[in-house]
Amino acid sequence: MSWVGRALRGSRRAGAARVNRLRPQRPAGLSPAGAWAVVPAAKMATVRGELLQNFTSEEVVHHNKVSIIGTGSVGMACAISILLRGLTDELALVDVNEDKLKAEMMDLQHGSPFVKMPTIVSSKDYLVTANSSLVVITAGARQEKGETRLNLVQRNVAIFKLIISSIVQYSPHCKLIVVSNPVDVLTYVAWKLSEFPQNHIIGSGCNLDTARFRFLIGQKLGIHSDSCHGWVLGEHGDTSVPVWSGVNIAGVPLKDLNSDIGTEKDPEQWKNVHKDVIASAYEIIKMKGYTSWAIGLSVADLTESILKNLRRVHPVSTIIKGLYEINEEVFLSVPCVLGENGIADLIKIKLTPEEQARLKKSAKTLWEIQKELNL
Ligand SMILES: NC(=O)C1=CN([C@@H]2O[C@H](COP(=O)(O)OP(=O)(O)OC[C@H]3O[C@@H](n4cnc5c(N)ncnc54)[C@H](O)[C@@H]3O)[C@@H](O)[C@H]2O)C=CC1
Ligand SMILES: CC(=O)C(=O)O
Repeated sequence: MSWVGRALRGSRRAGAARVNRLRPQRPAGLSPAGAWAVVPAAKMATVRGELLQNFTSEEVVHHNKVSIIGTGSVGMACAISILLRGLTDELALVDVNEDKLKAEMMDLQHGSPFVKMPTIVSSKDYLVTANSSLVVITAGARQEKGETRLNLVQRNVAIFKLIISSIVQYSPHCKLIVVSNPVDVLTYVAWKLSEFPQNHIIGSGCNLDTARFRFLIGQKLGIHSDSCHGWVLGEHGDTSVPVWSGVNIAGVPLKDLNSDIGTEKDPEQWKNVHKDVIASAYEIIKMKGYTSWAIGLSVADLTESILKNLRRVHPVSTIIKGLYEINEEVFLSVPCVLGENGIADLIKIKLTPEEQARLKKSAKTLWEIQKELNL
């Protein structure tokens, strides 16, 4: 075991598992087991001992700890986005691939002089995630070229069966953001397996689809995406629903300017914007093998709303049974108010009959898959 493997104080047996921590260089004379102060100061002067007069014996308490499960392309894009926004005072990383995990942790740590880097720890042992405020799950298989998200369900449900109980064991009060695909089905799986209250379970859902929608509308109008208001709801993926009735710029509904917007009859064919939203992931995966940056940035945005209790509204996946005439126990994206308790409220958005029918179709598609799952 490396010298960095000091146990998390007060919560585990020393040496029970490898935990990588951001720590200063081991002073000469320190025991290889990694325990501090085993060499009496009087016997051997150290630079640390000469420099620092100890002033407190209080334990460090982390209030905004974030853990990321899965340190692949998406997990690391989430990590760097969260770090650059300074949202967490401890970041814990978990993956089954120990070399990759340690390398990613070290690589982030070495950026410390350039960012106000918090403590970064990593281990394949979930103890490292103990007392997280928020856990982001990005572990699992990703789509191959041309493969749908729903194709991943069996592989990723099997992985969720391995990881959810460990997350719950060490952070029974955390909020969970599920990112792994198919995200809406896996958010349901995480809810069932964790038995967490429904407000603590958040699927990243259509937060990314909505960002793509706003970006593409902005491109067509020559206006920054931040000023293009519009929502994509329902399933993250192929049956997502663009709410054209609500798209507006500065309160001006585009539907007032083009009553056929989003329909087949529209001479400008705005519906292609939504087609491009659906095609985006397939196109990027075809070219670079995976998508990562936009989802990482979007997860950091959700993280900020939760950790800072901002009560901003995001299109994320939540249990939707009882709304919009949906009777199945499925998770779909609707506008949700996010704060320190996770999902605090849902916005009752007024859909057209056609939009509502499409949302119901999303629900049906997901239920067909979910009802076959053996959880
Ligand atoms: N919801 C969304 O908007 C998006 C979701 N995704 C999904 O995110 C997931 C991850 O994608 P990538 O990072 O590109 O994949 P990746 O293959 O780069 O990384 C996945 C990581 O999960 C780890 N892993 C596998 N089993 C594990 C276990 N039992 N415990 C801990 N870690 C485990 C792997 O070792 C690997 O490091 C995929 O399911 C992908 O479809 C990707 C982009 C957007
Ligand atoms: C992969 C995926 O779900 C996305 O980029 O939308």
